[in-house]
Amino acid sequence: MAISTDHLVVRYGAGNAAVHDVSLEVRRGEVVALLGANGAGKTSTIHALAGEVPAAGGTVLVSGEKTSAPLHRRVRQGIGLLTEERCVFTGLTVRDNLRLGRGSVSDALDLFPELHDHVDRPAGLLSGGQQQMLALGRVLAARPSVLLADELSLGLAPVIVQRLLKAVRAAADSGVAVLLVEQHVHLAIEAADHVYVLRRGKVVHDGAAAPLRGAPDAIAELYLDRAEERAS
Ligand SMILES: Nc1ncnc2c1ncn2[C@@H]1O[C@H](COP(=O)(O)OP(=O)(O)OP(=O)(O)O)[C@@H](O)[C@H]1O
Repeated sequence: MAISTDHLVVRYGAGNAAVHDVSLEVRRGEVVALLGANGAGKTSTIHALAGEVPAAGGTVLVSGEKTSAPLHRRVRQGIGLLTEERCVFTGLTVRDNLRLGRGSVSDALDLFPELHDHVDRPAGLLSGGQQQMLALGRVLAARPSVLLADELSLGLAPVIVQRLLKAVRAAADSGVAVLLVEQHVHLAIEAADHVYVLRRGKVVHDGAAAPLRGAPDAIAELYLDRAEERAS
């Protein structure tokens, strides 16, 4: 097991818990999609896995060891985090952005040859898709054992999303454990081995991705809140 949670609880301030009871696991070589409606607790779960927010209950385990280490220590343990905010320094060139990573510039360019012609341009002049390739290439070039990717595809065209997910799939095939939060549900299910669906901070579905491929009704069903249905 590369990374897992056991009855995870995440709470912001004194309010209700954003995550109530999430137990999930991601193995090396596996892409796991974490799905759910807005506000279901996906980002909070990723942040707890990365050490950006503390677990208010339950545990986070990295390589089977319970951890409460902060993000910078987890990065040294091999966790790569791609947050919702596209993490590029717009005033720096593509090359300098890559130099700031923990991996080599050439490895990142091998992963995304599309960036070759732009290495000396400021990253701020790249398209949204190229910026996300830069961010993902920088994280993957560091050869993490775990990749946590939150909304990789935010605002991007499906063809770019497919390109990014292909790179994520290839990383998993080379042994990385990948947890993917994704609004492009069908594309995520195509790329994933396993799917968790959260609703109101709880896991409401935990199963293989294959039976959900090409099954829009089954996916819609997972998103339906039966309690809300009964109330209406
Ligand atoms: N920093 C914060 N402070 C207070 N509440 C927060 C904070 N971040 C998230 N929340 C709340 O926690 C709950 C879960 O939010 P979270 O962002 O984890 O969900 P999500 O499934 O990632 O949603 P989205 O798809 O909209 O990003 C929501 O009710 C949200 O308002």
